[in-house]
Amino acid sequence: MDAAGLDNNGREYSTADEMWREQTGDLNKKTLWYREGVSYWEGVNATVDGVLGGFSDVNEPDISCSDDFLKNLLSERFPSSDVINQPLVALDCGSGIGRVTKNLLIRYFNEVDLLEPVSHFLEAARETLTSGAYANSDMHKAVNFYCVPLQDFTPDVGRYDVIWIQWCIGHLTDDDFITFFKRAKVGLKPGGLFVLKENISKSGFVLDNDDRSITRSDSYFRELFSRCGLHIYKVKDQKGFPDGLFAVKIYALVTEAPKKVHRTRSKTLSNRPRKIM
Ligand SMILES: C[S@@+](CC[C@H](N)C(=O)[O-])C[C@H]1O[C@@H](n2cnc3c(N)ncnc32)[C@H](O)[C@@H]1O
Repeated sequence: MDAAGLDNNGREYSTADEMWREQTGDLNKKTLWYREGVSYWEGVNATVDGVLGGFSDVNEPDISCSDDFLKNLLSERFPSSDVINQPLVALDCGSGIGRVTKNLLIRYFNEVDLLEPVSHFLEAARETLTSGAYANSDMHKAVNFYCVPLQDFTPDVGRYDVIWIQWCIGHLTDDDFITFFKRAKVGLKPGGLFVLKENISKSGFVLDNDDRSITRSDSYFRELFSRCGLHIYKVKDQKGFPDGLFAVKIYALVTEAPKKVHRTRSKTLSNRPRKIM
């Protein structure tokens, strides 16, 4: 990837490839990159404020924007789903304490699996989602809790309608990003899709040396999607966040290329005089 970028100390990199070579260029460095990423989160409290980096105020606008996006997506892609004949199943990747599952996914999906490499986050999620009201619902439940990082995960074949990935893909190198999505495609049901919700840098990338992650630009993401063989079905900008934070986008990604619309000009129109452009 030839986009230029910066780290959080203002150091410049002329290309992302140069940065990746420096940070993860051999097996030891790559192991350290992932180990330090997880260690960073192991030192964070298992609270909404913790997983949102001290910005718990964004929880409400985040969920509300995702809710609108998901509602439209489900009605377009799975209009005839019902719990008996076509139950909906989601995977929440880098789920943290299960904030997105609890506030959003569990209301729409009959089963939700969670994947999170930091065990005290995953245990907090398990505690919340298997007790109280959640424990009594057969229609909407959290089922599997996987304590694994994305780069090591392969889903069961054809299990998911939606694989939701929010605020964690920045921990993956470009190569692991691509191999993750290629592997994870087998986990989608026919018509299933990925939803990726992420911070977006204005250009290139911003490397965070503290939590070992990068924030990519929209064009960086689009280049990676194309390398993964994924197509953007829908995209939406997050609104209502405080100033000073990165912009955030939600992408719905599908494996099939969008159908080409062949427009045939209607006779009435084609017979009218037209302006020559
Ligand atoms: C900013 S928190 C977001 C948590 C959750 N998605 C949310 O929106 O509430 C980032 C999460 O990514 C997880 N994470 C870090 N490295 C990861 C990796 N390699 N694979 C999957 N998740 C990872 C962290 O443990 C943490 O739970």
